[in-house]
Amino acid sequence: MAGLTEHQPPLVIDDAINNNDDDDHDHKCNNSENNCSSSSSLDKGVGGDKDMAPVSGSSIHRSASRPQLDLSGAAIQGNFEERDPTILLPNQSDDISHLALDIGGSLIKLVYFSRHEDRLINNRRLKSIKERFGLLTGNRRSYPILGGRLHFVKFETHKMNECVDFIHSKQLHRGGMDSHGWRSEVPDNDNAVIKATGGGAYRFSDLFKEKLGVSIDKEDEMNCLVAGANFLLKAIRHEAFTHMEGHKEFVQIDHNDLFPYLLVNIGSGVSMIKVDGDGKFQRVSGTNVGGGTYWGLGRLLTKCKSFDELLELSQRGDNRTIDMLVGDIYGGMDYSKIGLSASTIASSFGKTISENKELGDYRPEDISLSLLRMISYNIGQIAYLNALRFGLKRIFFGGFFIRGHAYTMDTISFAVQFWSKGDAKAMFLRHEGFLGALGAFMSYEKHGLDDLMVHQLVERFPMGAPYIGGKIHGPPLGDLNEKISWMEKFVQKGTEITAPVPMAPPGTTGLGGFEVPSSKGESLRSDASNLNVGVLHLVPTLEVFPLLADLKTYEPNTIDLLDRGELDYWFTVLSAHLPDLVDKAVASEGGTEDAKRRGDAFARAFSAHLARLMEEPAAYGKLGLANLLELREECLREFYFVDAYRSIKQRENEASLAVLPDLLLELDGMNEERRLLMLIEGVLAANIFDWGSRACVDLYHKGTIIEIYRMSRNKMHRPWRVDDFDIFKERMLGSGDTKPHPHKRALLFVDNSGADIVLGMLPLAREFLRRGTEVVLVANSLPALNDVTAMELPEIVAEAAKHCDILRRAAVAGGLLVDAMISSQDRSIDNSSSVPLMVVENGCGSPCIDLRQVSSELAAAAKDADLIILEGMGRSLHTNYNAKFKCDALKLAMVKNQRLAEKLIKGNIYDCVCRYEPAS
Ligand SMILES: CC(C)(COP(=O)(O)O)[C@@H](O)C(=O)NCCC(=O)O
Ligand SMILES: [Mn+2]
Repeated sequence: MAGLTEHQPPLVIDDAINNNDDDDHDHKCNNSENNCSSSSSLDKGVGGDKDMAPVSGSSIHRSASRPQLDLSGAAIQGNFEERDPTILLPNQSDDISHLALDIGGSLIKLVYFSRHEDRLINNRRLKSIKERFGLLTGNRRSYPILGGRLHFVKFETHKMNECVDFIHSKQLHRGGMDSHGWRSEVPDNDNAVIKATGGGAYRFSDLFKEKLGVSIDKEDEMNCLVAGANFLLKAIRHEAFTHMEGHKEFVQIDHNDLFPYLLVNIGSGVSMIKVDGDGKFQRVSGTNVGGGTYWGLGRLLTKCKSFDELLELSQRGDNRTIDMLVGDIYGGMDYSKIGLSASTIASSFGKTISENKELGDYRPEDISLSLLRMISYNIGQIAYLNALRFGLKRIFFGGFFIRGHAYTMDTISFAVQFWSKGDAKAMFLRHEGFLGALGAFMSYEKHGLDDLMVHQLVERFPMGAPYIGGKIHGPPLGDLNEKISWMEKFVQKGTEITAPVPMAPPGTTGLGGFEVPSSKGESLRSDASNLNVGVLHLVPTLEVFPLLADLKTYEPNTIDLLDRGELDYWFTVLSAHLPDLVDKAVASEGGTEDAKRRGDAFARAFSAHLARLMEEPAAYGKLGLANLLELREECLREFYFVDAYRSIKQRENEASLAVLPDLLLELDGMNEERRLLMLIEGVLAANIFDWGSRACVDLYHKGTIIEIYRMSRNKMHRPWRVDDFDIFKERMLGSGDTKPHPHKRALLFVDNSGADIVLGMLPLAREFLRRGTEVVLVANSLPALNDVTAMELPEIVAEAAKHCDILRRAAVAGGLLVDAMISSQDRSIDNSSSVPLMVVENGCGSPCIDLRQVSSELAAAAKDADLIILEGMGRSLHTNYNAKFKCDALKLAMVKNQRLAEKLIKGNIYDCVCRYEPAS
């Protein structure tokens, strides 16, 4: 780990934040992540009228409700008269953390929070949009609401020193609370306290005091488990999953219908807890036959040196040599009268009594498996009986015994299924190892997480995720250089991360209940099914898109990558695209040696993600194609590739703007009906400019942008493969003499730069404006492939407006021209509530869009919208193709992938989709 430097550079609190502030790093900075911040924001807790109060002084006590800012030495920079002046906080680190621990016998689990602002493009234009949509009423705060990240880290308990070093290197102990619940401000504050649970909280209390100068505040383990489980089940969408015959299925828990449930914590012993609400629970039962029993007996019987080794052994075991089966008693027959098949275990270890054998005559593998099944079935059975006792349908299992082990989960699931006759369900938790630590975190009097909603959390998987997995690991890598060297080291060692060779699909890892294994799961590494946990990004500005018809049934992904065939295919597509993407990314950063090194590391990191997901498709939670495409963009950003297609986008914008006047002239010469058709056709044709599609990129070698655009237009023959144009036309123009009322507000979710936006979507927007419909152009917050971003759009609109009065008037009224051309100080924009043309960011940086998590501006703009248009493959096919809306919806895309065309629309590559669905 790179160490901390003493001096923190000043932080600028301003709204002129670039649109890639996610990591808050300047890639030129090669120190630790704590000292290369580029921006920060004021905290909610010091907002309002007090914003500017403490501009001097060094020790200010503040509420502990949120991570706080060090305002010492704060000074206004620049013009005092300005409405939102820049404030410098010279002593503030942006990475203020809270830490909680669960110190168990074998593992130490850490949960810590680091403050990061969200990725809003918080510039003046967007603020004015917020004002218009009533988002800032009565609140003159000029900074984003608090955002942050929740990190999950594990260490082996016997490597406590590594853990302490980690805490020290990240200064996590400085972000804790003192005994009064205040955040400690002085580095070596004697009153500093860290919340911890688990036996080690007692054992290591002195060590923490001695090495870090902090006291351990011990929290009750059971309280912590329940608090952790409740938080996870409420705040994370696909936290719980079932596991049957090696197959994981994520379960969406209805947050309003979570309680009561049974929490079964399998540690050395087993506790069964009936949970009725937050802080409301009762230990209703337990058993002394638990993880300790398995490990203890296993160690005696097999001479294994560790729990993991014992589990690993079971993987290769065959319990028939040890267990007495029904068939052994009934001469190979079923005992069908009472529903027991010949392969059912009649008596665990029963066979060992009847044979003249010694311990050494049995294979340790068989012993381990037999023991594992005996204990797992027993726990599953007792859990079921307790669920039955209290009428509980859901049983969540957690604790160190499970460790994401496929056999264990399968046996428990089978037992619950067997005894309940399918009535009750065993579920497991992705973060099960962190329940206690999370609960300890929640026990800070004010931890700031309690009111978070599921849509405000985004889980991201940074570079190390595929390797660290659910396994124990050391300090996460902080700075870019460290990350790159780490990647390089792996390659030097010849570690198998460059070649993402998929392992055989898991298949059956369990044994069909009490029966003999049909497959022993040798293809599955013992920890392969152990799920990874990412970093939880807390983004309080995210909202659910309010026009979704039914949030409960909404599923953004059209393609489910838990389907093996789909995963294999998209894995190949994305792998094949990598070299070209790296070339573009490196070129976008000037092709320097540094850029090449980063490009190389990015390729390795992304390949490793792909390899991990091939090995275990559920490793990062529920996996759809949109998640993979977003992961790729995030991975690029992790290696500081801010905008890989920057110059391509610019070139295509310029070429398209040059032909725009001719297109507008041509359109203006047409009657309404013909013009509308031309406009829709134009959008579909121009959607061919997609640098994410292999086929399209090959096409671009065959002509200039304009030639390809013309060729695409000429091929636009109706009927399109999905063609609802006539219904849409009727809604727009009416039939006969009846003239329908125009839409009040249309949200246009735009896609690519160049022809797509300039010759496709802008002319369509102009048509709506002409008809008196307000237009909101919804664009990406962050770059993704060649998608146009909300930051780039005003300039493009301004250029287009030079050739068009309708666009110019609307853009002036919407403040867009001001943004693009005039200093923001001088502008005078119309403050009427109706604004004809607006640009809002969508809150994401991916070619797809998950409408459960959009920017607050978009959510606000949607409130008065009665039409949405989703354009492009990513937003209207890969995601949202099946989405239903409360308002009229038009989905427009050219399908630029043969397989997708066949699967989705039974058509061919370059077929088009014009799907219109009136409000449902
Ligand atoms: C990444 C994309 C969804 C972008 O498409 P768009 O939304 O720009 O129409 C699309 O290019 C895609 O699915 N590409 C991978 C498929 C392929 O290369 O064939
Ligand atoms: Mn796109």
